[in-house]
Amino acid sequence: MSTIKADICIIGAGSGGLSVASGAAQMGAKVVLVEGHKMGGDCLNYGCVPSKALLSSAHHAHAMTTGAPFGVAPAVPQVDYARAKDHVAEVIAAIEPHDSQERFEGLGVQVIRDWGSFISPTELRAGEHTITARRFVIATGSRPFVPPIDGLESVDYHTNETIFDLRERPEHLIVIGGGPIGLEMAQAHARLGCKVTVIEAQKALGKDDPDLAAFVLGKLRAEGIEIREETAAEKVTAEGGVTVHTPSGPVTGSHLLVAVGRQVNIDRLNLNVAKVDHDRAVKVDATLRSPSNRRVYAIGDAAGGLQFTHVAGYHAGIVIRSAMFGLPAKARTAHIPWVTYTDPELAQVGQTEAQAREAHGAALQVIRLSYDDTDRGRAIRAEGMLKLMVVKGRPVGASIAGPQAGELIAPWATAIANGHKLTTLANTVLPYPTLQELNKRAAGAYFSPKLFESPLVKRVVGLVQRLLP
Ligand SMILES: Cc1cc2nc3c(=O)[nH]c(=O)nc-3n(C[C@H](O)[C@H](O)[C@H](O)COP(=O)(O)OP(=O)(O)OC[C@H]3O[C@@H](n4cnc5c(N)ncnc54)[C@H](O)[C@@H]3O)c2cc1C
Ligand SMILES: NC(=O)c1ccc[n+]([C@@H]2O[C@H](COP(=O)([O-])OP(=O)(O)OC[C@H]3O[C@@H](n4cnc5c(N)ncnc54)[C@H](O)[C@@H]3O)[C@@H](O)[C@H]2O)c1
Repeated sequence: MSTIKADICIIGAGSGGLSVASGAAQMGAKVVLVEGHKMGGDCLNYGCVPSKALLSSAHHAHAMTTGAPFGVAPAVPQVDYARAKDHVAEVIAAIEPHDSQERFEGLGVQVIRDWGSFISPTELRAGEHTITARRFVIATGSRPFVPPIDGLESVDYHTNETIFDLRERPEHLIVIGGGPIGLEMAQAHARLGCKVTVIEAQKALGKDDPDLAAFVLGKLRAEGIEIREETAAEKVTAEGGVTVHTPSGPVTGSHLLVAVGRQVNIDRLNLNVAKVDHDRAVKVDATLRSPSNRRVYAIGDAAGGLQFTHVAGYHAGIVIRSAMFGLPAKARTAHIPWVTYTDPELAQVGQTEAQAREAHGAALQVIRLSYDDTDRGRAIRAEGMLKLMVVKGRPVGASIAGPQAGELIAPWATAIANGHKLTTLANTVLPYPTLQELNKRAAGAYFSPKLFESPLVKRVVGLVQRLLP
């Protein structure tokens, strides 16, 4: 049994924990990082990285079928599902060294590969070690929530923790849950040659703008994915492979993926002994500290808010400022973007139209544009749309559905995070022809009526023209 004294002890080596560890160690703090499973956490091993890698295989397969309008004869893709999974594994392996124990030890971090559990408000036990630290950071992430659906435990089902290891291509994949995990995996599998049925209890992509979500769902359905909404999975049986019973009738398939949300990893932590208040997640204030034990922070999925890798990274920055420099730093959510990487992609930052209407009433102006309002959009036959929510010359929200929506949302994320006015974008010169012109056009569309439909402007121009030599 060894006792370790540290400035900061981080529990969980995923997106959030690794960012705190590397920042704090490089600033000279004594850092202990405790990880019970794989370095890199969910994002690298079971989440963002494998899902985007599999989607890229699916993209290649799909592109072979869509060339006709461009004068390229469609071909039937010969998909090797196991090879696509090799691609996923290769991408993970390529990123792994960046998140590895060796790299973090090289940065001066003491890495302990065991599960951490508090034994007092100031001490954590991990294997043979007892760690006392000035500050603890709970960065333990989340795991798939498995709902209590009758019969589910009696069949083989997949979650995001097992689906990327599956080598045989499912003939018919049933997905329970029409959120980002369910729909990204549904489209990846459909494009790799599987029949896919999605069962969603409420509205699929229900956290996004309903108009844009409907557009994306329409595209997924047009590719042959059956998406049943407002019909919950009530019972699962092994009939004919796997059968999911819903109020809209049973669906029988060969494989089942459960993607109905996440459960925060706090059960092993012994939070009561640490006097850290919690419900389904660790309770934190805006500074990400536990009000009941000020020594303890929680970040990323464990903090119970938005569950994204970039949020975990953002939280890490707040903790570094607070724990390393003693500076006041508060986490906000209003400027956090997110993207669902289906094709078309669906991106959001700030308020949706409905949220902005409720918050700003008549002061809200909504600008709607279509991708084919840009020459590049026309050239690539892009279909998609942007909604920009503006109040008194400042963007308060942007929603984009279409190709590269995840890239196109970036200027709005910058503007909303920094309180920029629309003039910032309107004054920017963008290369022609790019899809980014969609954003600039949206800014232009806000100013056009003020410039081109204003009697005052017309009178001033008339006067100046008479006076000019
Ligand atoms: C399929 C899927 C796709 C996703 N795609 C995206 C995406 O495209 N973009 C995006 O932004 N987000 C995406 N996410 C969400 C993203 O993966 C998470 O929000 C992110 O990983 C959270 O980071 P974290 O640091 O909070 O936790 P994690 O990365 O999950 O890390 C937590 C770590 O803590 C360890 N741990 C847990 N308990 C203990 C303990 N008691 N002791 C020691 N170690 C412990 C775990 O083993 C794990 O390694 C996706 C998620 C999934 C499931
Ligand atoms: N691109 C990305 O950034 C990305 C991708 C994947 C996951 N994530 C993160 O992971 C989180 C979890 O994703 P998720 O898709 O599992 O969760 P989610 O909560 O976003 O969606 C789950 C869906 O399952 C439905 N559902 C629940 N019980 C059901 C039942 N019995 N039958 C049918 N449907 C049911 C819910 O109504 C909901 O729409 C996301 O919220 C996001 O934060 C992000």
